[in-house]
Amino acid sequence: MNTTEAPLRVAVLGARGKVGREICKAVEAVSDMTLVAEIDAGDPIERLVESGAQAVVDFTHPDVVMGNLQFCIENGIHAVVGTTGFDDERLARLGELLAASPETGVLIAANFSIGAILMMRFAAQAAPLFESVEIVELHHPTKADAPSGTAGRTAELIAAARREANSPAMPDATSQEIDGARGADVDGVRVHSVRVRGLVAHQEVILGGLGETLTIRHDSIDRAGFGPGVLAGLRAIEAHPGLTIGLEHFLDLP
Ligand SMILES: NC(=O)C1=CN([C@@H]2O[C@H](COP(=O)(O)OP(=O)(O)OC[C@H]3O[C@@H](n4cnc5c(N)ncnc54)[C@H](OP(=O)(O)O)[C@@H]3O)[C@@H](O)[C@H]2O)C=CC1
Ligand SMILES: O=C(O)C1=N[C@H](C(=O)O)C[C@H](O)C1
Repeated sequence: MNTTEAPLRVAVLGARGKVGREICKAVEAVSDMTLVAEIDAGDPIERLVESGAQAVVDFTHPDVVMGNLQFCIENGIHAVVGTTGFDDERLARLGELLAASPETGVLIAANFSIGAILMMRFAAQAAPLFESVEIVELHHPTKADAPSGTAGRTAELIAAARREANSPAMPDATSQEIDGARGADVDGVRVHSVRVRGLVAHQEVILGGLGETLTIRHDSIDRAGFGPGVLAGLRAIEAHPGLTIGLEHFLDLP
């Protein structure tokens, strides 16, 4: 933690949203940061510049996040981004924008919870050791995207680990299927999305081999759980210009 320099000036985009509210509280609770702007839908984004924000946290919506980031990068404001919906095309566009503002840092993390980061890591470690791997993600029904960003990232990590290990194709004799019954195919990994009132954010990675299964499960039971990871991202972002994908790159994990 920085104890000698002035507090980092932080703005939150999506400040009145379910996660944004928690992030505002987390920033206000620490002494090495000052919350200088709380911006939500309908508020002018120019307030970021007027408030002197050095770093922005974005928990908004996949439809608006690219415009927000373009504004931040063009104004040299670092960004720590939890909003989902990033595909290769969007990441390439961010790379182009950052090339014109080389001192600016952008962190995109599908999940800021430490347990979810470990769940992804353990799943990737285990995936080459089992014949079958499928993902079930379960969320509240107000979620915009399916599958979740976390499930998409987990599938990519599993697929990469299995390619690296030359794992054979997973067994699946399905020859007759109602559309969607086997979930979405993300990089060769089946992902099933559940949307049920009362849930927050949950994911199971189910691995299976001869005579056994292993289930790795993570549960977010309160959105306050995303706060510590976002603070860690904010503390690291100034020292990491360019694009970083995944909070794990800023953490000291074993
Ligand atoms: N990476 C992570 O760890 C996590 C990521 N997420 C992701 O974060 C995003 C937000 O999730 P959640 O908080 O649940 O969603 P909410 O809908 O509760 O919050 C989003 C907020 O952003 C506002 N908003 C919309 N457009 C803009 C804009 N242009 N500028 C500023 N604010 C805007 C919305 O206003 P209005 O409702 O009026 O449109 C709303 O208040 C999603 O993509 C979700 O998947 C969620 C949890 C953890
Ligand atoms: O929308 C949510 O709620 C969440 N979104 C992120 C995702 O899509 O993975 C992170 C977490 O699952 C909560």
